Amino acid sequence: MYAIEVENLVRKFGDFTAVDNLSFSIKKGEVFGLLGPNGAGKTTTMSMLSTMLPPSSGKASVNGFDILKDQDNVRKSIGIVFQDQSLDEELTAYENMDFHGRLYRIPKSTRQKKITELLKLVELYDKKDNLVKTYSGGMRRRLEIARGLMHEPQVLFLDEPTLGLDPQTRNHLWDYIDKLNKEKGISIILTTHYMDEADKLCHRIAIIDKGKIIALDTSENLKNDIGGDVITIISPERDDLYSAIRSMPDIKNIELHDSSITIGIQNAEKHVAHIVNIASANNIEIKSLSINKPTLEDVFLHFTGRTIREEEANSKDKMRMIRKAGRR
Ligand SMILES: Nc1ncnc2c1ncn2[C@@H]1O[C@H](COP(=O)(O)OP(=O)(O)OP(=O)(O)O)[C@@H](O)[C@H]1O
Repeated sequence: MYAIEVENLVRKFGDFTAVDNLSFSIKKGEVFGLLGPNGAGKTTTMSMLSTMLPPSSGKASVNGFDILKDQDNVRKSIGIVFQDQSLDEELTAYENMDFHGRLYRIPKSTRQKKITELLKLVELYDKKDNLVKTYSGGMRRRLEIARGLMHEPQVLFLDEPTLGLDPQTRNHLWDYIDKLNKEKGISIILTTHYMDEADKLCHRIAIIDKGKIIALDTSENLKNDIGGDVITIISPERDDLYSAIRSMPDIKNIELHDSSITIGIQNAEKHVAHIVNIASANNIEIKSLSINKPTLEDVFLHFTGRTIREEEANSKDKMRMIRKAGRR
C-alpha cells in the first residue's frame, strides 16, 4: 500500500486551473517533495489531500483512505503543519500540545507520555512551560511539528516548513524532519520553493509549475537527466588536449573555448584521473580543472525556460511574515 496515491487530480477556481491533472504516488516511509515557484499549485494540492478542499475532478487516497469517501480516516492518518501558524500564543507549549491531544480524544495518561516524548524529540522539553509568545520562529515551527505528531499520524504534511526562517534555523529543522522520517518511519509530503530544501530532505521530488508536474524523480536522476556534470579545464595547450581526449567514450559533449575546454559528462569525478593521465602522457599542462554539478535550479530552467526566482519568493516570505505579525 502507498502512503499517498493521486490520480488525475484537478482543482479549478472559476475558469482558472490551479492544479492540472496531477498523478503521483508516495511510498510508505518516503519523503516526497513538491517543488515549485509561488502559485504553482502546491498548497492547493496539499489542501485537497488533507480533505480541506474538494477536488474539481480526479481521485486520491491517503494511507489507503479515499479523500472524498473516507475523510475521517484520512484526517486521523495525517499530521498537518501548514504555512500559517495556528498555535495559541497565550498558552505554554505543553498546554498547546495538551489541547491538541484532547481534540483527538487521546486519554490523559497517553497524552502526558506522548507530549513528553515529542517535546524531547524536538528539543523543547526544557521550555515546555514557557508561553509560546516568547518562542522564536524556529521554536514555534518545531512545536507545530511536534503537535502534528500527537495522534501518531502515518503521514505528515509540511507546507513550506522553513518559510521565513534564517539559514541556521532551517538547517536545524531539516535535521528534525530527517530524524522523524528515519526514527519513526513517517511518510512525509512537503512543499517548498527552496531548491536546497528539496535536495536535502526529499527521496523523490515532483517539480511542479502552473499546476502541472513537469518532472518527477530523485534529485540525482533529475540532474543526470539534463546532461550530467560539466568539467572545465584551463590549459595553455587546449588544442592538443582537446584532440587527445575528445574521443573518450563517456563524453556527452566537448567544447573548445578561448581559454578553456568544457566537457559534459555523467559522474565527472570518475573520469578526472583518466583525463589528467592522458594530459600527462602527452606532456600537456593543466592549469586548473573544476567540476560543476547541475542544481535543481538548472533542472527547473531546463524544463520551463525560467528560474524559480528566489527574490520573488523572498519578498513573498516577507509579506507572509508581516501578515502573520499583524494577526498577533
Ligand atoms: N481560493 C482561491 N481562489 C482563487 N484562486 C486561488 C485560490 N487558492 C489558490 N488560488 C490560485 O491558485 C494558484 C495556486 O495557488 P497555491 O497556493 O496552490 O500555489 P503554491 O504553489 O502553494 O504557491 P504559494 O507558495 O505562493 O502558496 C495561484 O495562482 C493562486 O492564486
